Amino acid sequence: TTTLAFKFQGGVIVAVDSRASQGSFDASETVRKIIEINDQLLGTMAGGAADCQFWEQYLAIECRKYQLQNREKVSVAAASRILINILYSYRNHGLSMGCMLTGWDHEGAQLYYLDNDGQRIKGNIFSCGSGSTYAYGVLDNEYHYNLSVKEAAELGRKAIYHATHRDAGSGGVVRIYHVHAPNAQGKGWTIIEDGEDVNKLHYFYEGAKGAVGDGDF
Ligand SMILES: CC1=C(C(=O)N[C@H](C)C(=O)N[C@@H](Cc2c[nH]c3ccccc23)C(=O)N[C@@H](CC2CCCCC2)C(=O)[C@H](C)CO)Cc2ccccc21
Repeated sequence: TTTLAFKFQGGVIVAVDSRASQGSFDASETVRKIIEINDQLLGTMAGGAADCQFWEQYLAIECRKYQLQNREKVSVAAASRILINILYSYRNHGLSMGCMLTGWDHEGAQLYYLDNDGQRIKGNIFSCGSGSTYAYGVLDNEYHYNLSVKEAAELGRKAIYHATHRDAGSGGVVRIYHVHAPNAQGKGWTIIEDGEDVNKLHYFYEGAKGAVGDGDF
């Protein structure tokens, strides 16, 4: 798995791959690793599939209950506290989860990284999963805060592509979401790309290298 998210002048870009594996068996090339918690909140998934899916869907229910009880939208900080308290209570029990929670609340665009050790870090750039080292290589080289939405989405796509090219645990398609100020319908995120095949992307990026001959296959 390769998941990433970064803040920039236009909000937050979230980009992921879609491979699931069971040991050396490729279980799926089409899983969804971004969960739409509500109209303002997104979560990413890396690690144990069942752990991520169960606890992030559970978080969505807790956020809904929070909003009904408090008559106000849940902040990203509060939502990430609900989840980190669960992960911390199950520490040493074998959960395997690395996720990012991001959204737009009263403080603007927010981005947190959380994992099964009980880490909860606020930050501007995160990547998580077996391909994250490759994604960081691209992100750290080309990121700057003033990217346009188009440039930021392209950076997310490029980082996921290169990670899927080198990491055996990542592949399938690239999915890209853009977190922004809520629109007239109250939506705080937009799907920019919902399934671009990394095998097709390979020839796009390979061509850009301009090399002749047999290249990197
Ligand atoms: C394909 C699949 C599932 C699956 O493959 N389960 C296996 C056992 C699983 O959890 N795979 C993990 C890797 C893994 C296997 N055993 C583990 C024990 C501990 C920790 C990790 C693992 C995986 O693909 N993880 C993905 C992210 C997942 C993919 C499925 C959606 C939710 C996020 C990755 O992190 C990369 C592939 C790197 O492992 C579970 C599931 C539920 C609903 C729909 C599809 C699936």
